[in-house]
Amino acid sequence: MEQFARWFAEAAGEHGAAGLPEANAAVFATASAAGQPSARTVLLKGFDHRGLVIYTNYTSRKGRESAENPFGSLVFPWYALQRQVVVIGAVERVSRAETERYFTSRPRGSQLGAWASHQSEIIESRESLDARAARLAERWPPGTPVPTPPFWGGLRLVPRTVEFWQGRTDRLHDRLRYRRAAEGTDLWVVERLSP
Ligand SMILES: Cc1cc2nc3c(=O)[nH]c(=O)nc-3n(C[C@H](O)[C@H](O)[C@H](O)COP(=O)(O)O)c2cc1C
Ligand SMILES: Cc1ncc(COP(=O)(O)O)c(CN)c1O
Repeated sequence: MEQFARWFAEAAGEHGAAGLPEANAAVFATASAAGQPSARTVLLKGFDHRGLVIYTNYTSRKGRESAENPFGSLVFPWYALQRQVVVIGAVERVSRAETERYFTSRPRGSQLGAWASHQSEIIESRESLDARAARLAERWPPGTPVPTPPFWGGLRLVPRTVEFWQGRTDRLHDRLRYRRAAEGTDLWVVERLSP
C-alpha cells in the first residue's frame, strides 16, 4: 500500500502538482456466485494497510454480489499520467463504527439521498424518487441528525495483488505486480509482467 499511496498522491496532486480530476474514481468489478461479472465507477474514500474502502448500498448489485462471492477488483484509470493501478482481492464490509464515522461526514443531502435510494432497483419514475426524498427530508428536518441507513456502508477490498502499470514508448510498458506472499501477511513479492 506504500507504493499505492505514492501513486495516489501523485494522481491527486498532493505534491503541489495539478491533480487529476476525480483521481479517486475507480471502476469496481464484482461477480455473482455464478461468475457473471459486473462493473461500475465508485469513489475511493480511504485506504490503509488493511485495504481500500468505498461506500455504497449493500442491497445494490455490487453489494449483493460482493456478499455472495466476496471477491472484487478496482481499476484506477489515470490516463493523463499514462498510469493504471489494478487491485484484486477479497471484499469485506467495514465495521459499523467506521461506516457511521464516514456517513456522518457526508453532506446532509447525500445522507438523505442514501435513505431515498433503493439502489439498483427499478423505480416507477423520477417523481416517485423525488417524492420519497421529500418525505425523508420532513422526517429528519434540518438540525436533526440523519442516522446511518442499516443497508448502507463501506466495502473494503483487501488486496491480494496490486499491479502498477506505467505506459512507455512502443507499447513496451512497465507492469509491476505486487503479490501478497501469504494471506494475512504484509510481505509482498514483486513480479514484472510482460506489457
Ligand atoms: C464518478 C462516479 C462515482 C461514483 N461513486 C459511487 C460510489 O462511491 N458509491 C456508489 O454506490 N455509487 C457510485 N457511483 C454510481 C455507480 O457507478 C453505480 O451506478 C451505482 O453504485 C449502482 O451500481 P450497481 O447497480 O452495479 O451496484 C458513481 C458513479 C460515478 C460516475
Ligand atoms: C450513489 C452514490 N453513493 C456514494 C457515493 C460516494 O461519494 P460520496 O460519499 O462523496 O457521496 C457516490 C459518488 N458519486 C454516489 O453516486
